[in-house]
Amino acid sequence: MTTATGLRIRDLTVTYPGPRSGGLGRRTPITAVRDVTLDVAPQETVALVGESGSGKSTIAKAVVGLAEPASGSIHYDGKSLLERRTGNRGTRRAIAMVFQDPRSSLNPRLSAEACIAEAWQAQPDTAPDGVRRNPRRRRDAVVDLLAQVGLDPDVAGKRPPALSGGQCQRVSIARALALNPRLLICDEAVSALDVSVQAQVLQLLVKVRQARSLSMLFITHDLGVVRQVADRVLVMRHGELVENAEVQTLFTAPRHDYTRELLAAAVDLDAAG
Ligand SMILES: Nc1ncnc2c1ncn2[C@@H]1O[C@H](COP(=O)(O)OP(=O)(O)OP(=O)(O)O)[C@@H](O)[C@H]1O
Repeated sequence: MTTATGLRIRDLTVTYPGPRSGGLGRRTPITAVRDVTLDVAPQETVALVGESGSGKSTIAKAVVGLAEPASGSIHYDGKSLLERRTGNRGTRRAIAMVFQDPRSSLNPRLSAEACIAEAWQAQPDTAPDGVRRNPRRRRDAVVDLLAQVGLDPDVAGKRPPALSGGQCQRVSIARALALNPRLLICDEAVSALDVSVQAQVLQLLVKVRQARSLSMLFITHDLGVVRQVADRVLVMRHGELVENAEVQTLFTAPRHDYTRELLAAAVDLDAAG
């Protein structure tokens, strides 16, 4: 039996090859993430914050298999996501990701319906009955997902270039939901959108999280967003986790100097806006 423990990352270190010194010289590896340990419990929303280059996206990429850890472990509900040969595909399916820029994560030549249905081709056992053979069922399943993200049925036939940024991001969210995930990783999922659209997409994410009892790892540099969505906040700096706090505590009694700097910078931005 599987125990629902959610995401558990232990001592994760990820390095990239880095640039060659002097053209053809040796590469100096970049340690993007160093000894990071974190949990996302079932139905919990955890925000991962920190300045650009602090390693937030690299953690997300390691979880979904887009970056290879140098050391450490990543488990979901007790099963390792790193041991490829031990049949972890079922576990990987529990996790879906929404990226920052929907225009580059959706194929501009495919209709929204085909973009969403791609998810079922990539992971056939997540597909509802019949959708891979029966176009009518496929359309119905897509329209149902579009409704869940607040889009009209006619969006199914449109290609991403004919949709607004907010609509594209909703299609990306529908594609993630098509996989029926337990954990949704949102990597700056609203930061490329206009401010008014950001709020709507954020509300949508909160709604689907509640409706589907999802847990979320919410990567953002925007502390205003953190306050609205997160239960707990992890602060990263130079590849390391420097603070792990309940959201209220982080805003009222930050412990690390760097967290205080981030909060002060956010207040300044608010004052400037
Ligand atoms: N594919 C890559 N090859 C080499 N270095 C990389 C690669 N991806 C990221 N890095 C480096 O790893 C470090 C962490 O990057 P990462 O994208 O994880 O940070 P981040 O906190 O998500 O930043 P941002 O908010 O700008 O996306 C940075 O120094 C970055 O330049």
